[in-house]
Amino acid sequence: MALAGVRVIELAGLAPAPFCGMVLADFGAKVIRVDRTKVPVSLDTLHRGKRSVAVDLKTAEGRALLRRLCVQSDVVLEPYRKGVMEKLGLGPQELLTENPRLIYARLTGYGQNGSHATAAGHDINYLAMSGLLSRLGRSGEKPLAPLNLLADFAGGGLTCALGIVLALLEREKSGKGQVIDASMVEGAAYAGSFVWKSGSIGMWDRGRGENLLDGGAPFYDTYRTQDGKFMAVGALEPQFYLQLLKVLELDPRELPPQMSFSDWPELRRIFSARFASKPQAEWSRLFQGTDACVTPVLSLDQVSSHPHNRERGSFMKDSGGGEFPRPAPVLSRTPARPSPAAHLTTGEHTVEVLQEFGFNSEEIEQMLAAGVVEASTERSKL
Ligand SMILES: C[C@H](CCC[C@H](C)C(=O)SCCNC(=O)CCNC(=O)[C@H](O)C(C)(C)COP(=O)(O)OP(=O)(O)OC[C@H]1O[C@@H](n2cnc3c(N)ncnc32)[C@H](O)[C@@H]1OP(=O)(O)O)[C@H]1CC[C@H]2[C@@H]3[C@H](O)C[C@@H]4C[C@H](O)CC[C@]4(C)[C@H]3C[C@H](O)[C@]12C
Repeated sequence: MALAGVRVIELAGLAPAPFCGMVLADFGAKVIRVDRTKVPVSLDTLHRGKRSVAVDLKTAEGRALLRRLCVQSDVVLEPYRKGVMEKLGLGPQELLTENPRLIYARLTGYGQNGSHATAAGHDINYLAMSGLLSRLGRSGEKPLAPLNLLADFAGGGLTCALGIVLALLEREKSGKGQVIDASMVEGAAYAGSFVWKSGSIGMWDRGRGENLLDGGAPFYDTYRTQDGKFMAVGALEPQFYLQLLKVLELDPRELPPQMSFSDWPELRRIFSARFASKPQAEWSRLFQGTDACVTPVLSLDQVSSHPHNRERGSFMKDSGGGEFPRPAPVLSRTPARPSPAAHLTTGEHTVEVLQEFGFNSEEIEQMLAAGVVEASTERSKL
């Protein structure tokens, strides 16, 4: 796999950093998640392909242990607010001195400087600070965050993974590591560059929810079907729009022009009435094979059985039968091979990993006895 041989030390975080670590693991990196001790159950649902060691970083021995892991690794990924690692004596200054090849990824909400740098926050806060949240939501309603996808994952974990891969590639030439300052505010805004760049062609001149791509246009929206499900319509171009009208059995000569903003509410009423006349499966059959840009809004338990997704194998199952999206993109020669493991217990690999990183049995025993590290019983045998 593309990242085979890359060693990553992931300090346990909430969602963005775990997702970043999972992406790296899916594509072959060896990711070790450093969990807190005395926390028997981790809420990290994005643990696929990782191993867990439980270390108390509030002890000098625990911090020394982490330094020893980082000296022998390529990447350290930390999910804490600004200054936490420096307080532990584990900041870039220390770790890059001990390992100049280390890629030190810092995934935060606001970045390593600025008035908010030390403030707590979550996806919705970062999305709000990026400006994008102001453009999300129906006309006349308050801004609505699209789950915690845009800041936590698109602008956070995935953007940080890109930064790590870029730094790994650059290190091939320079032989040097560097610090990655991954701010979710900036990552989300960057992912939304189109909003800034397309403003110049009037894409966002109208209020929230009243533009072409934000729910304003009746030919770019969702519609309830007779059985209470929904269809997604994306018939933007005139030639696709005509195919939409054809399947809906509407005569364009009897309708207002597609781009007549003032007639969009009327067009929406007409489309709504049509879509409400048949069940989703019937509309899916009617639109299949056309270029009307109309698709069923699939639920999470429908996606893997949809013929297209099934043919591609877009969704997989882990050893516990849990379904998950296949890692993307698919590399032709070195595709991701996600681990099938369904569970990861805190400290499950503590002994195994410490042995791998050169700790002898006496050192491990002493740290276990002192509570510097913890090993879950399932897997830890000296
Ligand atoms: C699943 C939910 C999360 C969904 C995603 C959510 C929407 C997000 O947006 S996550 C993104 C959060 N932001 C960031 O990641 C940006 C960077 N990080 C931060 O800004 C901060 O870390 C923080 C704000 C996220 C948290 O701040 P906090 O003060 O807690 O921590 P830090 O300042 O970073 O300092 C860390 C301290 O920890 C010490 N540390 C670290 N490692 C170790 C170690 N190995 N040993 C010892 N000590 C260690 C470190 O030294 C620092 O110490 P100091 O402070 O002394 O310096 C979930 C979101 C909320 C969850 C629910 C909630 O928690 C309540 C319940 C709790 C219960 O236990 C389980 C059920 C809950 C309902 C729980 C359920 C889910 O988990 C959530 C809903």
